[in-house]
Amino acid sequence: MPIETLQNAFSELGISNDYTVLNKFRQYMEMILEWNEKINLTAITEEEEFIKKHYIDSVICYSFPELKKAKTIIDVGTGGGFPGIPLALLFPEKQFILMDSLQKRLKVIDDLACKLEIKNVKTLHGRAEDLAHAKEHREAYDLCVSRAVANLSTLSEYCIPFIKKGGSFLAYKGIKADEEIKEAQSAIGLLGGKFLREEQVPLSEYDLDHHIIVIEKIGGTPAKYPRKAGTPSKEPLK
Ligand SMILES: C[S@@+](CC[C@H](N)C(=O)[O-])C[C@H]1O[C@@H](n2cnc3c(N)ncnc32)[C@H](O)[C@@H]1O
Repeated sequence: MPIETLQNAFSELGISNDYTVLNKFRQYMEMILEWNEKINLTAITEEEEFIKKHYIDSVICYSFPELKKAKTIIDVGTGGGFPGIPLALLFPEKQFILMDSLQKRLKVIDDLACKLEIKNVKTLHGRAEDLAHAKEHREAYDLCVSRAVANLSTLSEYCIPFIKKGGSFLAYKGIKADEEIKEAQSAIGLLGGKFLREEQVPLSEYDLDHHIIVIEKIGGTPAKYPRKAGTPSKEPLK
């Protein structure tokens, strides 16, 4: 029973196994997989794998102090809602903005959030490079999370401008995290950030080799960043 895999991981991560919450995780997965037949939301179509790679991976930062203290969180490049939706289900008192440049994916999230009454989630359509210059979003969030969107230098240019001074950025990365940190070190500094630590949360059985890079926002982001749409990915800051 795949949902038991989630229950076991929750116990290991110190997350209480609330039946209503687990039920929403189950329903969201079923509905995403149903939508996935019409709109490309995920390459993962098998429930056990979905639970490991989308759910457990998304909530691996559950006990991080940066997440615990944040009230407003933006998920940049959320796609089918990861890591934003699983985190929003576990922290109903926090506000989540799920942002993506592909509107049809956000429409699915809106539909499912409405059906499942996930009230602490709003979607935001646009490119990070544009939205980060809008007054209501610039340096407006306590925390930014992002998974599988771009290399760390490009991703820092997308994400760090959204974060308030004193806030944090959690970049979900794979086994090449160390290499990415080296390459992005000066970009992070230029954008007002500071590398704090890299965490690998060991979970038995789940063969997830995922690393979370924690960056603190220590100064303001210069007005010229992010550069115009497309430039951060074509010419990552060095
Ligand atoms: C590979 S998907 C990852 C989705 C989700 N974060 C996950 O881990 O399953 C990358 C997502 O980032 C979005 N994206 C890429 N570049 C973006 C940008 N510059 N601004 C906003 N969204 C972007 C894409 O539209 C896509 O939905």
